Amino acid sequence: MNFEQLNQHVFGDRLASRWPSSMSRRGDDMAMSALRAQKKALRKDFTARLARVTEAELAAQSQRVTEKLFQTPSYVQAGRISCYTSLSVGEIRTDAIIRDALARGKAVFIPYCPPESKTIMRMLRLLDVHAFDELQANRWGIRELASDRQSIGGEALDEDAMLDMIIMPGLAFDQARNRLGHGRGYYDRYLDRCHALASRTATHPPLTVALALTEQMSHTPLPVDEHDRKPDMILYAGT
Ligand SMILES: Nc1nc2c(c(=O)[nH]1)N(C=O)[C@@H](CNc1ccc(C(=O)N[C@@H](CCC(=O)O)C(=O)O)cc1)CN2
Ligand SMILES: Nc1ncnc2c1ncn2[C@@H]1O[C@H](COP(=O)(O)OP(=O)(O)OP(=O)(O)O)[C@@H](O)[C@H]1O
Repeated sequence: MNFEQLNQHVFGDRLASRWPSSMSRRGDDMAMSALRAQKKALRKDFTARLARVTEAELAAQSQRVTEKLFQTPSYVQAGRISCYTSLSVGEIRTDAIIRDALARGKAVFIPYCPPESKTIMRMLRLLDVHAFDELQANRWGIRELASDRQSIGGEALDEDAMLDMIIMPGLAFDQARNRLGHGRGYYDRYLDRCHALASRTATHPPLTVALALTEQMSHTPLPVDEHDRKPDMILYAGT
């Protein structure tokens, strides 16, 4: 509920309409900064919690979640998938997934965040397993295609081609499938592009599958803003 709706709720239509709009805008701004502060505190908590997950635990959960994905019919059927390249801590490992998808002949795309932008993420095609083995860690330690390879395999949404599935990371998730990321809105913006393309070309947007460690599942509801898109499915070791 925003400030205007709250006024409406508490004071009814006539009184609410007397509040100057600058006042309700200020209320919205205050709600936004409270939400941002809340997200920031949660990111700190989850980052600390995830740093304590042992290597053995991470490997075991990654294997369990990977098996679950392999048993998911929409994964088996997907011809074009995007998958994140996992960090060494705090995320379900995706190496086995990427290798499997390439071996099955799927078109595989991985995220590329150009350093000149703080908001744009592209999905670049990983042509084969050799390209995967040669990936270099970027400024955040995330494996990406080097810039000289960028044009080789093309981009996922080039020529209006849609993705069938997006396998996405996150920092925390809740029971209502809300997702808290690292705070750049990369995936929310990318999904906006997919949805715009889907409506323009009368196709379906990709199925979004988030992979989570049990330590990433929040017992309390996460804060959400109007841009946040829920993944269609969350796979974690507990389910
Ligand atoms: N493995 C993996 N790949 C991914 C993501 C992810 O979450 N995991 N992303 C999901 O979106 C994108 C990268 N997202 C990022 C979001 C925020 C910052 C960031 O705020 N960096 C800080 C410094 C590092 C830090 O705070 O830890 C900065 O640049 O100021 C970096 C990457 C694309 N690839
Ligand atoms: N689709 C969008 N269009 C415009 N701004 C957006 C969009 N999605 C997110 N933002 C803005 O980007 C900032 C970061 O968003 P948010 O905190 O939701 O990131 P996140 O989903 O946690 O991170 P990430 O997707 O990078 O893992 C916020 O200021 C948010 O308002």
